Amino acid sequence: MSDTNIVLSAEGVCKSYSDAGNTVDVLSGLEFQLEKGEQLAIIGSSGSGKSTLLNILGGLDKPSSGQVIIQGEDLHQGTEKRRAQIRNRSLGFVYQFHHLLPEFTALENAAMPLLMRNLPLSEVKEEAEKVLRSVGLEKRLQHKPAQLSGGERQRVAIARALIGKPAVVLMDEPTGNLDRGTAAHVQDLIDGLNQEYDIAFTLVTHDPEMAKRTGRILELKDGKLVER
Ligand SMILES: Nc1ncnc2c1ncn2[C@@H]1O[C@H](COP(=O)(O)OP(=O)(O)OP(=O)(O)O)[C@@H](O)[C@H]1O
Repeated sequence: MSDTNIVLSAEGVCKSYSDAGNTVDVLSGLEFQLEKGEQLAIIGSSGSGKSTLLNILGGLDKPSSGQVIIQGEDLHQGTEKRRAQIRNRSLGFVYQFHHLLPEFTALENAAMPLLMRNLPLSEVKEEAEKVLRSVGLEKRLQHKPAQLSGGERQRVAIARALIGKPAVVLMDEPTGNLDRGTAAHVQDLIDGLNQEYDIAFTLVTHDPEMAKRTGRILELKDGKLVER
């Protein structure tokens, strides 16, 4: 596989926290590469650093040293504005508690990444309707988050993560607060969209069933990732 297929790479990523003279090394020179369209699960015991890693990969937190390269660009170099552009263009996010904006409709929430790109409104609306249809929410476009079920909210969050066709979607326990049936439905959806758009998915999960469905499982252990 040539380097042009690598959409994300972590190179010697370290993260330490210092507090009252104590230093905790959470990530210690972590390395991995993610290819176009790859599905990867990151597992690890509580406190092993999964959320810390996901935040660093998404540009929400900085490594103490090392680099995260996304589509050839160093995520943590340059200005905040540049980082925001890389995040908007190349990354999508789905968190366990979805972080939808309560005062906006499903359509507006899903449209947010495209609205930030200042595209024509008619085009944004059309795309948002299309992506919400693909997650089975065509009848909920004008509903606000409080009027949606937990599974529906999670699907709006997935629609929002996918609308800009990012190279990589980062997911933190994407089905963590859903029942088995809805979780399986969301997982089918991720598989379908992964195949349709060739988007790479990195998900952090405690759910062994979900981890097994991805092509590759890495375990975070002693600050490094180990192939499983
Ligand atoms: N801001 C911080 N200051 C100090 N230590 C921190 C900070 N954030 C995280 N840590 C420590 O880093 C370690 C990794 O935390 P992290 O939340 O990444 O783990 P996790 O694998 O996601 O855990 P869980 O599965 O329980 O959610 C923990 O030991 C935690 O105490």
